[in-house]
Amino acid sequence: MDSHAKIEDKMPAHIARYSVHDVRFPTSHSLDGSDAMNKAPDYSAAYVVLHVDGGANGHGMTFTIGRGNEICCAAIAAVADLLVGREIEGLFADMGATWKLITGDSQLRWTGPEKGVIHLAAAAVINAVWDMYGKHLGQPVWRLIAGMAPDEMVSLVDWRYLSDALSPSEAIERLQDRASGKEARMLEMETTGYPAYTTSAGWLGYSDDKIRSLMRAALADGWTHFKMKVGGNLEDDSRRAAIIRSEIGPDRFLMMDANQVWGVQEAITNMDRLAEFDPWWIEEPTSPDDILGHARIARAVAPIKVATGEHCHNAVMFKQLMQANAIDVCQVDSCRLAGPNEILGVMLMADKFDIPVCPHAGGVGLCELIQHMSFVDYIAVSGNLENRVLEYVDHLHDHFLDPVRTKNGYYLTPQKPGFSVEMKADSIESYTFPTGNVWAS
Ligand SMILES: C[C@H](O)[C@@H](O)[C@@H](O)[C@H](O)C(=O)O
Ligand SMILES: [Mg+2]
Repeated sequence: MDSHAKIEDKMPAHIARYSVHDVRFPTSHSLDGSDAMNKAPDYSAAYVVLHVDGGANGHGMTFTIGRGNEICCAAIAAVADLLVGREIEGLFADMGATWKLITGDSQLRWTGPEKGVIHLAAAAVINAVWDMYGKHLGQPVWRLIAGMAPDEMVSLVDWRYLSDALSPSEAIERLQDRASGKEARMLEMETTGYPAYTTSAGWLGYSDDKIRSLMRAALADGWTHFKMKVGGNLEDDSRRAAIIRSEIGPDRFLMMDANQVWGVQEAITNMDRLAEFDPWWIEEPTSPDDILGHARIARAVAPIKVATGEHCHNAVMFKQLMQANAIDVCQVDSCRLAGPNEILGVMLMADKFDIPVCPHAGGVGLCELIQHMSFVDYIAVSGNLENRVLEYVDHLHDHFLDPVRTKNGYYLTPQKPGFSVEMKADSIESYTFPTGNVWAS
């Protein structure tokens, strides 16, 4: 051991370097994940490892659907650079300040702010810091956050643009009101789990026969809520909806997802037609940025609910969607918003506005990450399961060291330390684009 190594040994645990990986899965071959807007996605992770000297590494990612993943990787490198040399205890001591450090660099901020590729990159890095924190404490992230005192939890959120809708002191009071049943709710989650719905059977690129057989398999597995894709040809949408409704019967829940393909009036007209299949919600009926458009659609299609969020790029957008009565269902995404801190801000606002949070998941790694936040929502924030279901998609879980587990249509609590996002080393290697053996051959 040389003298340099001796000095390094005595340094407090710190982030020594990072590595970024462009990992892509060729899901377009089977049209898994296909919808009216995203016709042939290759589910991809822009994946980062924060390498810690003297502690556990942190793994994180953001999600894309293929081309452009390399742009996220470049942005992740720019953001992760801000952390090199930082002592991990310092980062953990004030995770609210750490969030601001990662999202608030005065030069990088210009490329957002808080939106687009730079915010996806911030999500990847913040998810990695939370993974590192969970592993450092030996706890799964959901338990770590749900176990926080109200003021600590509220201090995670950047309130600058949110406090006109919900002030931090009111948020603390609301969490204090919920504190009494926390233990019981934690126990309930560990025994029963969190209710879920499946999208696996309803992708747009699947044949009618494939949809029918997947629906039957999902029914046999105990699922009660099903999402299908719409937004293609209206006749095709109606035919597929009729098949699905006849398979699941009148009492189970059917959700529809148009993935932004309609204009505002078109959404209203088309949902008038699809209403005969009794959808519970219509998701992304139009542009994710059109707050007033969503409000108009929501008024016109009620009692069908309007859901959105997988492309809602920050908490400020969610605030306005809520203030404008534009959404009935809030679909936060753990790779679109910048990690648990920002999601928590949205969950706290949703609780105040009495809007159920039914997160977006699926893709690759999204279920692994977001499940933690749904457990937090029920245990500590909303204390409510009414009208709440967390998305589940049955693809690519076996690439993770701590994959999600579901039973009878419920997510079971992860028990391993961290954020469940660590991918198997050989999966990273094989699926790295374009050099991994899956892509090179
Ligand atoms: C391209 C993706 O698979 C989307 O279709 C998917 O995220 C979808 O919108 C969903 O709600 O699961
Ligand atoms: Mg969707």
